[in-house]
Amino acid sequence: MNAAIEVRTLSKRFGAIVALEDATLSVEYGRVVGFLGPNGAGKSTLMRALLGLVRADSGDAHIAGLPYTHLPAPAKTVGAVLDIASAHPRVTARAHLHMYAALGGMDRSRVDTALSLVGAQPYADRRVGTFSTGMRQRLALATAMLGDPDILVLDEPSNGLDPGGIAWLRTFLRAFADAGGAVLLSSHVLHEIEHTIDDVVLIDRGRIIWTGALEQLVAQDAPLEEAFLRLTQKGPLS
Ligand SMILES: Nc1ncnc2c1ncn2[C@@H]1O[C@H](COP(=O)(O)OP(=O)(O)OP(=O)(O)O)[C@@H](O)[C@H]1O
Repeated sequence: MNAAIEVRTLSKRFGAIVALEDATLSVEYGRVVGFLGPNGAGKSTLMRALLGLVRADSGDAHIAGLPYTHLPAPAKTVGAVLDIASAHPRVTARAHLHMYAALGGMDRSRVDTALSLVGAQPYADRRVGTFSTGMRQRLALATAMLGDPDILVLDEPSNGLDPGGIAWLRTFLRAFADAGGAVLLSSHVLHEIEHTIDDVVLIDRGRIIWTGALEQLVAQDAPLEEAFLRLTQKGPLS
């Protein structure tokens, strides 16, 4: 079977800025992969390229074996959280989800399922403009889950979550992966995701500098933060 996510030698420049240089990574089903790197390392650019929102200069980015734009049912294959500010402030969470379900050709019953999956029922009928950052994160995740996808691509999903929210996200992602799902999640806040991820892909200045199981990295360099700082300050490894 194909990997859930397969990125090969992906490169992208914005003018003189090299955002990605020959980036290669894969995410297998059943794994939660932490995509880690300092600010500006290229994490969002890679995720956006994976989801067909940025056109790479060269290389391939496949989800379930195909480029995103070729997927026959993208919302049923991959759920993404890239930007939590995308919901209109005057609509309720439920109305927002109904709109997305209609756009994606999904059954309306998925709205209640998605709300309960992320624990957002208590504020489902409030306007999104009144939401805290953590509530917005949960709504964004509910939107990603509407199509019941097997793959999640999450850019900084723990941003704005309180400790209870982070613990909840960890349990949610673990259950998702244990049921056979694949997760690529980015972060630069290491202690928030250290107990969530199985594998690590470390990116710095557009280049992937380390990939492997989390325990390999922390066994060599406990704790994760020390390994991250040492590897990213050293620059690309040969
Ligand atoms: N649309 C754009 N136009 C010009 N430069 C861009 C654009 N998008 C990203 N960049 C640049 O590409 C590089 C990688 O940015 P990217 O947002 O992918 O990093 P990141 O790892 O997600 O950072 P952060 O952790 O701060 O979110 C940065 O130097 C950024 O300024």
